[in-house]
Amino acid sequence: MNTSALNPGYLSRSLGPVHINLDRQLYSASHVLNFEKTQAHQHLSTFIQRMFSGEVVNGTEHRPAGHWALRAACNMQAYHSPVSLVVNGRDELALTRQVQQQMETFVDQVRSGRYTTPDGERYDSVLHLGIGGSDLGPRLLNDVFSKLDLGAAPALNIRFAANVDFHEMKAALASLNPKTTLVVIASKSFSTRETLHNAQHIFKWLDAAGPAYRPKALVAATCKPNKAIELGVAADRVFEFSETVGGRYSLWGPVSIGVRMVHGNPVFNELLEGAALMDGHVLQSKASQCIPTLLALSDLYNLEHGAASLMLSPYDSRLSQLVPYLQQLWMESLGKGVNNQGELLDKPACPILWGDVGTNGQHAFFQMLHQSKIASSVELIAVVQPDHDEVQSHQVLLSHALAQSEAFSVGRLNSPEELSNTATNFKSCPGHRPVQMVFLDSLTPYSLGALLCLWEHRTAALAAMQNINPFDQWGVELGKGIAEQLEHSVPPGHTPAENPVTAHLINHFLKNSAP
Ligand SMILES: O=P(O)(O)OC[C@H]1O[C@H](O)[C@H](O)[C@@H](O)[C@@H]1O
Repeated sequence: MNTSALNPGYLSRSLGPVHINLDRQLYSASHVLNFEKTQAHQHLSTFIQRMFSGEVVNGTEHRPAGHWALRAACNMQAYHSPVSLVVNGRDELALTRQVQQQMETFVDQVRSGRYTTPDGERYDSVLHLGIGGSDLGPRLLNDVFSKLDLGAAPALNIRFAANVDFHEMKAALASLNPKTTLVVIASKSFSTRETLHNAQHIFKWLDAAGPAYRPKALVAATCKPNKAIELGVAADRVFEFSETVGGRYSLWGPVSIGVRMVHGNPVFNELLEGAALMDGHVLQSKASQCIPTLLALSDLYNLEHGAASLMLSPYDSRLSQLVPYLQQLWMESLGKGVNNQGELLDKPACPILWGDVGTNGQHAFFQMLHQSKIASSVELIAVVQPDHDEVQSHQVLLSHALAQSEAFSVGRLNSPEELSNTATNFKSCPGHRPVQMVFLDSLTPYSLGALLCLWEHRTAALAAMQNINPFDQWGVELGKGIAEQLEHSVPPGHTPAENPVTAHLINHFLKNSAP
């Protein structure tokens, strides 16, 4: 049992608006101190140095990981030490800074009404097309920013269409006017089937309003500028980012240009400042003081002691999209079967991340966490200062978060009389669930930036400690390849699918969808 129960706050750490408490983890305080002598620590500190020097840390794709440069471009001072990202002789940090300035200029033109529609009107909306890392980040940012008190109403509406399921597109288009909508096509590769298919649909939608609209409406965010230009996006509206930025680490840059248009450059740059604070902390801190490292150390300990699940519950409804966003970051990064040497892993490297906002989750799935045999760690996020004056509501909310933290840890021990009576065992809650709390002073673009960057470093740290690559996703490629072949098998007059079960399923679909 954690000895810090005798010394509350021993495993608390703070950085700017972020405060964590690990007193209710199941390891002893010496576990943290001894970590610096382990091989996992050696792997991690080498990884951090290599990543911020632009060395190859993504072995299977032979690349550095340069997502941090999207933050460094806004504030190099926060890093307190030299950082660099030169790839094939090109200074990607300088390129990032230059693209950021171009984006800011364009965003200001749109928001001020200087960049107009072919009819000389203001653009009033943005349609964002993109999926996975080119969707979840901007969607989360827009959702949170829209719920914050930022002092001004959003300048434009924004709608998102990720899925090739046309129901989503239909709903997005219902409130948009093709004459006054800017279309952002966000795709790192500019070859993702869903995004390109949706783009073709949108081209028809724009063209139906008249031939002048499409050329002015298109904006692209990508690592493949030539592909965007070939598709008809004007070169000065293609915002490029580095190949070294993984899709799920890309929300800091051009893929969020639509969010910049809606909420403005200053709000977005505050997010980057909060993230840069966390980057600087990771570069400068010893493991025992470093917030993302300590959280990853808990994750590793819990994983090694049988907790294959991590339930995350933010006690703030403005963070309702946090879990879907983090699921991609976490599970695409850590859901791996081999280490950096290609050797098969003998245990899972990734706890399943899931959850929902509190207190809602308490009335849905917390029961399983309290009493079932399924081992899970629990993380609760609470925001100290709300953006409303209903003090009592906030106190009730926070007391629920604190109560759950205590209940998961302490449980409910049956009295001796109850223990001797199986008829009352249903009340027993064993406790001893590893539970940790994360507090934000208040929810702002700055604190959100620090929180999301914390999660990126925590994810990469857990990967480094286990010697796996958090920047590739070869499993995803398998499904994409099969889907490409099956597109020829689904239409009538199809080439039959080779796999007998797939062929059977296609027949069912064809029989039942025939007019
Ligand atoms: O940005 P794109 O190249 O269109 O990729 C979109 C998504 O595609 C795949 O699903 C990858 O697994 C994701 O990591 C990526 O974010």
